[in-house]
Parts: sequence; structure tokens; C-alpha cells
Amino acid sequence: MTKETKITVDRLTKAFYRKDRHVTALENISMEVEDGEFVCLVGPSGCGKTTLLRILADLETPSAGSYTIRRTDPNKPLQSMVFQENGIIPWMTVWDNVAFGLQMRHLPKKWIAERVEHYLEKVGLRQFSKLYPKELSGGMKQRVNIARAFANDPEILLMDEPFAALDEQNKFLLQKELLNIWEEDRKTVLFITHSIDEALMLSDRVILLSAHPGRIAGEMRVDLPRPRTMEQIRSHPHMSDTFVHIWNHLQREVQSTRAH
Ligand SMILES: Nc1ncnc2c1ncn2[C@@H]1O[C@H](COP(=O)(O)OP(=O)(O)OP(=O)(O)O)[C@@H](O)[C@H]1O
Repeated sequence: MTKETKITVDRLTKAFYRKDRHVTALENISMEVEDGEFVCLVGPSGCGKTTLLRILADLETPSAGSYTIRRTDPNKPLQSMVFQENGIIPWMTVWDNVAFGLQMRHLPKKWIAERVEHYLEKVGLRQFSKLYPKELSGGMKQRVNIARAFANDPEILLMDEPFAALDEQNKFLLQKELLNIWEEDRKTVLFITHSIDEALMLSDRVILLSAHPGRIAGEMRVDLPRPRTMEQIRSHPHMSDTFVHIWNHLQREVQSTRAH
């Protein structure tokens, strides 16, 4: 069975205008993401990755071109976004943060409670449900964000370097937990990362962006079976080629921006 396309981006360009100057953040981006696909966007700093996610989250408008997110259920939110930080509401408990989106949709209380408990359990926060964000570590806050995003049951998930601020061990744990939740219902995910290891651990496909302005510079399939381990990724001959390919791309792009 061939999968349907969930996200289509068609010749999308975004320029920001400020008084006498303008910045073209994205130029002529065209891409498709299949239903249920986990895609990582990798590119040098400033190449427009966040801008692309913000456009798909309807927080920015394209200057040219268009995008579509295929809707299957009119009652579901189109997208949930997970940022590197500042995603959770400081005056609400863990439980209320996860429940918030569902309560806004006036869903039945019992159904909300079951869903919140399920996702809190999945990220190991059930016993911390009454705590406030200031009482949580960085890793716990990101667990709340992930639980909230999945509990909302959006058509697609947009994740902007959600683990970038975490130490290596926590990052690895959260990657495993994220995949564990994702495997349940295989939501379509677009995930920004600067870490090649993270992209190879998580994604079905890596899309490379070029430096300023961001254009699509290539893509690679990550055909490793799941669940994956770092040892498998490191020892797999094709994956080490993929790693080197992405590494060289990033080196070239960073150097090209320095040369200007
Ligand atoms: N609201 C804005 N107004 C003006 N310029 C902006 C705005 N948002 C982004 N830019 C510019 O657009 C370009 C792309 O920024 P963006 O944050 O999307 O890049 P990025 O690839 O996500 O960077 P990083 O990897 O460092 O997070 C940058 O030159 C940035 O300065």
C-alpha cells in the first residue's frame, strides 16, 4: 500500500522586510512528507529551518509559494509544535499543561483524563503530575512538551530542536521515549536538529538545507530497522557514509557563509 502525502510544500519562499533591508530566509522550497513519515531537517545555523516550521505552524506567512497539510479529521488540530524551550505554561501543573489543548476543545472530562494519564505514563511523569514547571528539570519539561503534543492528537507534529539543551544521556533517553510514543500511532513528524546522530537515530529521511537563503540541498533515506541503537548506526556501512555525507555538507555550507 502506498502512503499518502501529508505535507506538501510548493515553491515556498520567505523574505523578512525591515526598513531598508530584507533577508531571504527560504528560497523556492518544494518538498513532500508522507503520512506517518519521520523527517529530520538538517542545515547550518540561519538557513531558515525554524522559519519553515513556523510557516507550517501558521505563525508566519510565506512570501511566495504555498503549502498544504492534508486533514483527515476536522476535529483535530492541524499541528502541534515542540520548541527547544519555553513551551509549557508556568502557572499550570504538569497535568494541566498536558490537558490544556484537549480542555480547550471541550472534550469529555473522562476521555481527557485517560489520555493525559496515558501520555504522562509514557514519558515517566505520572508521579510528577501535580508539580509546576519551575519544579522540573530541563528533561522533565521537554517530557511535558512531548506528552502535551501527542495528547493533543494533531494531524502533524513540528519539533524544533527539542533536545538541544539537554545533556547527552538525557537526550538519548528522550529520543527513545519519543520514538516509543511515535511508534504507537506514527504521526507525521518534521523535526529540526543540528545533530547528525539524532537525525539517523530518529528519522526515516533526512532533508538537507543549504546556507542562507535556505534551499533544499539533498535528501537521504535512513533505511535502518527500528528500534535502532547507536552501535547499529555507527557500525552500519551505509549509515557511516550517510553521516560523512551530511557532515561534509554542513562543513561546506558553514564555510561558504564565512567566506562572505
Ligand atoms: N522575524 C524575523 N525578522 C527578520 N528576520 C528573521 C526573522 N526570523 C528569522 N529571520 C532571519 O531569517 C533567517 C533564518 O532564520 P531561522 O531562525 O529560520 O534559521 P534556522 O535555520 O532555524 O537557524 P538556527 O539553526 O540557528 O536556529 C536568519 O537570517 C534570521 O535572521
